[in-house]
Amino acid sequence: MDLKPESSNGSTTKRLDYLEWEEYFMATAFLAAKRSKDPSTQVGACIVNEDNQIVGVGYNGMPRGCCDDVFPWGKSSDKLKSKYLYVCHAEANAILNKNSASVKNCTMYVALFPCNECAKQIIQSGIKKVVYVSDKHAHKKSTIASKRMLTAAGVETQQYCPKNKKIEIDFTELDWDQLPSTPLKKKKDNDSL
Ligand SMILES: O=c1ccn([C@H]2C[C@H](O)[C@@H](COP(=O)(O)O)O2)c(=O)[nH]1
Ligand SMILES: [Zn+2]
Repeated sequence: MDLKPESSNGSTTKRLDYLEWEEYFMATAFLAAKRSKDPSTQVGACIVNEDNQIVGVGYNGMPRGCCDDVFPWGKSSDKLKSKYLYVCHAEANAILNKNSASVKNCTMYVALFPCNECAKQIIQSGIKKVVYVSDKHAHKKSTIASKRMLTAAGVETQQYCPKNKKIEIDFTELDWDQLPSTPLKKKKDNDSL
């Protein structure tokens, strides 16, 4: 007996161009980074448990109550006028935003190799693996210290090379006719005139 229903495009076999877990989690981290207001470096982090469930997502941003139009985003020789003393790092936000009791034995997917401060929080929270893309601050003492601590604490680190150069979310696939009116829809309607 054939239990497989026909899909909307007529195919009875499963899609093969689905996102693999690692791509999905790293893409989630990169999507979170799109929320960052930092003009030079946008970082996103996504924490995943042993059942492949996302339990925390974060990006670099100002702390709650610290208006991101008021606090500085630049770099200045005056430390108080520079972003560094204020901004919450993506990894710390992902840990603080967790929706589970614990992140013990979880894996963190993150756009940039974590700094020493984030490494301490990763270790103390019980995260067991860090998967990262960019190591652009490898030469910095904060990254060297971070690597020392993560290694000493037995947290595995793995650099990730994305499988796809681009992951696109294509809203043109939507049935726009049955969606409520928005400026974008009006523009689309006009485009097709
Ligand atoms: O572990 C880290 C390290 C840095 N960040 C954030 C903090 C800042 O907003 C930027 C770094 O800015 P640069 O202009 O590249 O110095 O990245 C983070 O979220 N996590
Ligand atoms: Zn950090």
